[in-house]
Amino acid sequence: MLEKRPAAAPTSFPLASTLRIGIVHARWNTECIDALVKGSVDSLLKSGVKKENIHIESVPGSWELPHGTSRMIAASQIQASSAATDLMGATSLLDGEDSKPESQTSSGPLDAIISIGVLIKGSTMHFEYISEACVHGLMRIGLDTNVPVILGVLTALTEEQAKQRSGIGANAHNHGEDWGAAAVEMASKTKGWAEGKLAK
Ligand SMILES: Nc1c(NC[C@H](O)[C@H](O)[C@H](O)CO)[nH]c(=O)[nH]c1=O
Ligand SMILES: CC(=O)[C@@H](O)COP(=O)(O)O
Repeated sequence: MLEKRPAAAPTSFPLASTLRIGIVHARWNTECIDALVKGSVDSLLKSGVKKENIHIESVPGSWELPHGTSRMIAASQIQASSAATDLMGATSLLDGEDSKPESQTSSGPLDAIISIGVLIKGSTMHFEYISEACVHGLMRIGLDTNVPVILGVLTALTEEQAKQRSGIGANAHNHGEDWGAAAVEMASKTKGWAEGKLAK
């Protein structure tokens, strides 16, 4: 039987310690959501991302994930530009550490974002419409912003399917682990591609 997860990336990513990663998650089916967020965070930390560079926000449901994803990316870019302004406004090298503008702490654009939701089929077509709109919206945001958006949305036909993919129960696998690794890989590669670098 084929593994339902990606093969490990062929290389390591030394830039991981400099990466800023966002996580935006829905608040439906929170037993699975909590496990998936933890799996993603643990994977990011294991890959070398610093805890202070992982920014987690929530939205009501998966329908709101595209909006939350888009606005978190925009907010991080606003933060980065105001940090640059603060830096230019710095008066002299003689300023003490305490004069460092607040925005010079860990601020900067997000290098990737993981959008996490758990949709479970009910008795109407609601599931189909939200699933379709959510995944297409997230794809568009990634392509429009050039910030890698990792698809962390489970579209399960049963609660058991959702739990199995959240690492809950016997022989279950937490897909959040894969999403964290994908975020580090795509963030690192996107940084290199943005500088015109290609693998030899
Ligand atoms: N049924 C599920 C939902 N439904 C809520 C919507 O996502 C949305 O928040 C609401 O319609 C208000 O706009 N959301 C999930 O994430 N998972 C579900 O199973
Ligand atoms: C994904 C959903 O919106 C679904 O869980 C709602 O259930 P129902 O279709 O029975 O209203």
